Amino acid sequence: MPTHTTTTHLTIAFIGGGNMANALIGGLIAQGQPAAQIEVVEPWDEARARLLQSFGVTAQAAPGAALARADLVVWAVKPQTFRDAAHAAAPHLPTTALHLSVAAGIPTASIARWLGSDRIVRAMPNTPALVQRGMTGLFACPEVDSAGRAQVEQVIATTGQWLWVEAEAQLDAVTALSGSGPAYVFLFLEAMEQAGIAMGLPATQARQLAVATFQGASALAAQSHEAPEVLRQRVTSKGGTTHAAISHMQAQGVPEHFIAAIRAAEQRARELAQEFGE
Ligand SMILES: NC(=O)C1=CN([C@@H]2O[C@H](COP(=O)(O)OP(=O)(O)OC[C@H]3O[C@@H](n4cnc5c(N)ncnc54)[C@H](O)[C@@H]3O)[C@@H](O)[C@H]2O)C=CC1
Ligand SMILES: O=C(O)[C@@H]1CCC=N1
Repeated sequence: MPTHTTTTHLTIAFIGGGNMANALIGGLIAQGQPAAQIEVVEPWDEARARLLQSFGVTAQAAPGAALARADLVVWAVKPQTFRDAAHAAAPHLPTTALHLSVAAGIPTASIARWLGSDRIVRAMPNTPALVQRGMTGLFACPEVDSAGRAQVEQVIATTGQWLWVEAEAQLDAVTALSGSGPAYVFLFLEAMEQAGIAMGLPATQARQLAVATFQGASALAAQSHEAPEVLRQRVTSKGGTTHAAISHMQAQGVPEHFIAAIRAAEQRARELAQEFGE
């Protein structure tokens, strides 16, 4: 098996060339990965055209001989298409390849069965990876050595932060928190923008105020040694405006509903494994 010290020496094959693949490929190209050392299998014409236009990467409509040179294979298909995509691509892939799956829910045991390899890392990224501000949870099978983990880290590092979880089941929690999480933030942004408009602000200003508030509060939480609860209390003057809003949310059970919603995402991740992992 060849040894590699930098990402630029790897040939990386993507099975699926949609949103997540674009985020990773964009990060890799920006870090100097040659487009010629990226292989993509993507059946959708428009998606292949986007890859060529955005990154100069030529994608194939179906798996073929070009996959034989892959050192690392990134599985970026929907959970429901993973098994078919795996069966179609597996005969073309070298047995030495390291596999990195970003598919929500699909367990390593299923992937290993479909591919005949245990060299598998599962990743749960999120869409801020598109702007190099992603957060990714990673889990490695015991068969992946430290060099394999380092290869994965080099790829994921192009999209932002990452952490390793010890148990595969914890990836369902990562999926529910940070994988789906950007959608929760966007929902709050939508509501804040609507409220701003209802209070008489122009839409552009309402959006700017909402987005900048999330950016600022997140930066403050990231840099502070205080818990979010303490930071919240500092904003909340007794008898003031924040107290009026937070009391309303608490009386309506917003925190409990929010936690229950995140648990629903975790549950759905488990169901995906049962529905599409067989
Ligand atoms: N979008 C998100 O926020 C996140 C998505 N994920 C996971 O990433 C995976 C991909 O999601 P997206 O990129 O959002 O989906 P997407 O729909 O944008 O991309 C999937 C691509 O796979 C292609 N495809 C379908 N069948 C194929 C086959 N047999 N072989 C090769 N390619 C095939 C489709 O044409 C499509 O372009 C999913 O498993 C999802 O669970 C993980 C974290 C976050
Ligand atoms: O909604 C989904 O299933 C995927 C996984 C995390 C974000 N999007």
